[in-house]
Amino acid sequence: MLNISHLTHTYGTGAKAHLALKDITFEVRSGELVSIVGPSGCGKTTLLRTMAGLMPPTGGRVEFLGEPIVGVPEGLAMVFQDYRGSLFPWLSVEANVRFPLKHLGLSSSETASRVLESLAAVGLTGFENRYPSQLSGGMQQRVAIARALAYRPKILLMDEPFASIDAQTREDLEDLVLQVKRRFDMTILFVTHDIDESVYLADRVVVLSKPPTEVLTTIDIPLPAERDQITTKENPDFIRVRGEVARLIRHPAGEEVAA
Ligand SMILES: Nc1ncnc2c1ncn2[C@@H]1O[C@H](COP(=O)(O)OP(=O)(O)OP(=O)(O)O)[C@@H](O)[C@H]1O
Repeated sequence: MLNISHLTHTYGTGAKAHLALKDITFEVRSGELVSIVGPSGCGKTTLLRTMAGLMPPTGGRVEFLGEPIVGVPEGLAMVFQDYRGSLFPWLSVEANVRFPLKHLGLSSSETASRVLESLAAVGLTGFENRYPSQLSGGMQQRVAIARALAYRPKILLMDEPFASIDAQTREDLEDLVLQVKRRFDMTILFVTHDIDESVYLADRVVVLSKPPTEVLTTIDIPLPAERDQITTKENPDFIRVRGEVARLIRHPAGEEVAA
């Protein structure tokens, strides 16, 4: 569904040039949840912006459904870390979720049923007439997820969506992502700097290096599709893989480990 091949990105030119992405190659297959994890400042946001068509890369190829990405492609939705900045504060929850459907040419009954179904999927039935400021941060991020679901994207890109949300709510939202993935048969690319989150959610984890950024490795996650915050995290495979990812990020091959 998404093919990233030898992607590079340099900000600026000449003496001020900064090579943010050196060589990124990976793919996301239909129905998969792929997470991307890497150290702070390794270029995760740069990578997502190029994949979402918000910024052309300076080298390499990004293809969505076999076509090079030029501009924001149809069939792709994004959920950002900053839910406050991504919802319209003057619109109700229902109107926020309905907003991106306007240009799809749906009938009003189809629009209404998509909005209600998406809000139900994120557990916000009954909150249709509230405004974002009347909701907690976790609930606002649920609205942002519902808005993306209502659009029925072929792929959902999530950019550290739970980074500013408290730990307990974050776990609930991680489980919500797994639920909606199953229910809507979604393909998801999930960017995070949280190693546990990357392993818990994913079918595959792409581990990025420090800048200038390359793919260190891609790991197939050997866990059952059904996950649970307690038992999955006690699973020896989870513990082993999270250790492997942590070692790669903190002490890549060739770097000295302090005694
Ligand atoms: N517009 C820009 N101009 C110049 N350099 C930039 C620009 N945007 C990002 N960078 C640099 O590119 C590198 C990657 O930034 P990016 O925000 O993509 O990383 P990140 O992994 O998302 O960071 P974080 O973990 O802090 O969210 C950083 O060194 C950053 O300073």
